[in-house]
Amino acid sequence: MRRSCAPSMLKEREIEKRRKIDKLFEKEGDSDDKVSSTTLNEQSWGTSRNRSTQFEEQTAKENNDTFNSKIIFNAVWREMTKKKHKTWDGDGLLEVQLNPPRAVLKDSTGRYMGTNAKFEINNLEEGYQMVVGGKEIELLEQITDGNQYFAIRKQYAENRWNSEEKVQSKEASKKGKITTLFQTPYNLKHEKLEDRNNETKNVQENKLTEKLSFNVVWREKTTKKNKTWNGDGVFDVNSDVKRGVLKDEKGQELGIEENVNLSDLVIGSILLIGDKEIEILEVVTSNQPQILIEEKPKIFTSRENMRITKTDGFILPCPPENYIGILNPTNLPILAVEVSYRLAQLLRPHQKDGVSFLYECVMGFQNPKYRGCILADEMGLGKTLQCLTLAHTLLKGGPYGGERVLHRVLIAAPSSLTRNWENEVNKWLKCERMYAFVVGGKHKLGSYFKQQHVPFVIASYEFLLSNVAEFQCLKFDMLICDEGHRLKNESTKIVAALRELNIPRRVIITGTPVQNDLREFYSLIEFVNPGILGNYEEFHSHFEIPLQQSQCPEASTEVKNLAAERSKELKQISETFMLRRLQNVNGQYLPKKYEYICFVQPSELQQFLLQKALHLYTQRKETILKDLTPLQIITVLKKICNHPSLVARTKTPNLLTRTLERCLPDCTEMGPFDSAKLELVQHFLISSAIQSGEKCVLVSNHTKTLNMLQGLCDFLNIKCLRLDGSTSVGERNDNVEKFNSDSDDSLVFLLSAKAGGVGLNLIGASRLVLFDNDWNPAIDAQAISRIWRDGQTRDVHIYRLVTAGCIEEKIFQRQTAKLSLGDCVIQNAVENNENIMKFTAEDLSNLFCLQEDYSFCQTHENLNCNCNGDGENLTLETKTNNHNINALTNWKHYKSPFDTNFLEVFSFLISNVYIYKTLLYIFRLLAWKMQATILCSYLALRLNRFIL
Ligand SMILES: Nc1ncnc2c1ncn2[C@@H]1O[C@H](COP(=O)(O)OP(=O)(O)OP(=O)(O)O)[C@@H](O)[C@H]1O
Repeated sequence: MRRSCAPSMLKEREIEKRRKIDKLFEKEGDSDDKVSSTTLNEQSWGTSRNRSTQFEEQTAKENNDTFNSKIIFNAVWREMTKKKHKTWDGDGLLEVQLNPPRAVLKDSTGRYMGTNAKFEINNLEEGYQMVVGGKEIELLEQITDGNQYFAIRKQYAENRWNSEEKVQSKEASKKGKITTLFQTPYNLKHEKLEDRNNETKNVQENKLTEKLSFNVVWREKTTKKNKTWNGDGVFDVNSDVKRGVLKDEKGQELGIEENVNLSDLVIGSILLIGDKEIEILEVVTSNQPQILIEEKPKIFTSRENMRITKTDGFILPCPPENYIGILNPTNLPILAVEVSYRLAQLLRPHQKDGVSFLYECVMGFQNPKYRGCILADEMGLGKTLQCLTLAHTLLKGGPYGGERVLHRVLIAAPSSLTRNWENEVNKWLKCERMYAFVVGGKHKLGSYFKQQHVPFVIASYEFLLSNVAEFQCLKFDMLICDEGHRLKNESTKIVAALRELNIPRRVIITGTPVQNDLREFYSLIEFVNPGILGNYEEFHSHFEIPLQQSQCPEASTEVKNLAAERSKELKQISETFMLRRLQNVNGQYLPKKYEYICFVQPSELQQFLLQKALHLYTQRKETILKDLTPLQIITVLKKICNHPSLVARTKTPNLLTRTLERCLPDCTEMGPFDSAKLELVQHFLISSAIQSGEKCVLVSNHTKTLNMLQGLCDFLNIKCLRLDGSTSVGERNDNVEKFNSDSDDSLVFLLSAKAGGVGLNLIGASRLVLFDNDWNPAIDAQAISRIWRDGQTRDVHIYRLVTAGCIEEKIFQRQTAKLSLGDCVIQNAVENNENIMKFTAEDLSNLFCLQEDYSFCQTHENLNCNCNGDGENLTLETKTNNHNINALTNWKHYKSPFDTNFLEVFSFLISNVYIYKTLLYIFRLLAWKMQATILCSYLALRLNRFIL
């Protein structure tokens, strides 16, 4: 719509118009009619009327074009707010008209949201924030400027669609060429003009298909002011006959247009198709995948057979020939599926392999009956990016006739990680105009229905469980379950709820697929590929029993051979749907990581209490403590190791704790020195946080221990942040963001291993102390990985504290030395005391045996290592048969008194005096590049033993 102009502007335009007329006449050499613009009068104006009319039309057209030229930006918007932590409410488009300046904001459904006519055109660039129609907006990338816009339209109209080209196209197709399909205006946004010119040239050389599909939103034709869209759809256009068919999401025909104006087929155009209005969102058959125009579908038998395009993106494996009949029953042309160039540039080699593997699994290339897989890479290898790349590629297209494989993807994650997923989607896919909708809190699933073309829905497991019926109303094509070991128990409600959604492709992401036993592993497999291993009884008798039996030291050769055979078989099956790479793959991309295991001698008070507790336990049968369970004594011993005062701070004291409490000094007389580990941490905080200003993470499995550590920080005047089970999701994310920012002065992050171990990124710190350890090594391993991640710029130091000569050292040995009883045993013990018998009698007596001397390191003794404890001359006289404990021989062993050089070189900034007194041994990982933490190698071995 044209706006009225001010009189002075009109005058200027008139003069300009006349100047142009003069110029035109000059050009034509018609000197008779040459009229000076300054001497124009009615008569002369009259004499040149015809030509003037002709030129007026041209000028008017030009003006009109200029007038209509638009710059279009992708944008995000929110209601105006004074909140400190602002989030965006939605996506939109800002259409900027240049003359007169006018910016129109539309939401992602195309609904008008507001106008602003007062802005400085020069300011409009990516990242610029402004207010339009009462909404705050931020400009994202520019989609096209006026010239590009028209160039593209022209390109569409002239280069793409003329019949001459179609003839060429057919000829090209006969030759079996791979054509590079044109790119949509959106895709063009990052390209230089010259690239586009080349592209145009290519298009003229190569040719096109006759049918194009566009993703659209549609609504009934309406005159309402505030229009909304009724749904998603597809608009198929046959360019030969200019016939377009509009279909809804289910493929039902909604309308037909017999005379489609091909130059109107531009993203953002609103067209009338029958009685429906549509807006074109994107071209389905865009630059990827490339269409192979062949009379018969061509089947690629190897990657080499596929021509690499000029983008040099990375091409995913082709469908296997032997399954092609099942996978592509309608015999559609087979297309090369290419990961977008931008993502391909970002992916690391192991990630490209991962994406290819995931693709083969979810496409049924491994086995057409199954579409699920487990990505079991260790922590920090970029599982998220691999899954998002897979989803992005399949949301854009697929191998059979270019049809999209996915339309909507559900991501289930622990509540603490939903925001993280949203951030990752934005980080990697925002440039591709793909966004995520996080359900939960104020964001109900109902509001998603208005944004149905947002392809990712992210929900926490808890939310999914309580709203499963609502999720059933939506059709998802792929499910990604982050930290998928949550699904390790088949009978849980969440597994049932997710199954009810009937999502055909399922991907589990977990760094720890085998946590405790093979049954859990079976459950994960059964979830992603139901039936692939038969029912549990079959699995149990065929795999689990022989493998378990072979663990027994007295197992016969026959039993061991059978187990080896079954293990191989299980490995072969699982290789088709599970991929696991170890952390060392990341070594080349990250700074160095030093790991230390610090064995400390318990304080006198700790020694006294440990002895007392064990004595009471061993004598229990003759005393009132006869009902004392192993679990109760384990809990108490662990508390003593953390700090004796924790024994007293219990809500439900039992006879044992009451008895021990009586032996404690008054709480005002106790201090950090009563716990060897706490005293070590105190020295550590003084030297690293206070003196060097380095941020560090303190991890514990117990809330009360975290309270105690927080008390220590307060005492030392060190500002800290905290994340445990009681921290709300919003607070978690805020605390993490705060801690990682340079501007925040918190030096310590207190982290509960169980509540916050997974997925968190705490790269603000370069040191991490694991204050206590868990039976389940996976939990410790998760926590350790929080600071050695992408984005970390400094060398990382990780300290594991182990109280020597008592239960902590036993737990540690158990983690490293043999298949532990793990969480489930402890858990079962709570539910059913008889299950504690899963500990062998020897296990139990070893666990609770009294220690006479706490001044030496049992673990080092067990290694039979005769090193001098100076980190050199590591020799093992007799290597134990236990391969897990042999993992410790990759570490250097240092014995107190420590060489000052060692302490300086390895940044162990603790005063020597203290170290001589309490710190018995330090094990340091020999080669940082190996990154083979005890825990990781332990897990790998567990996996190896069973399945790898
Ligand atoms: N190719 C890459 N280039 C740059 N950064 C990357 C790359 N791949 C992953 N990252 C970043 O590395 C970090 C870790 O990735 P991610 O969280 O996906 O790892 P993960 O394997 O899921 O680990 P965890 O199991 O601990 O969550 C993220 O911040 C991610 O953005």
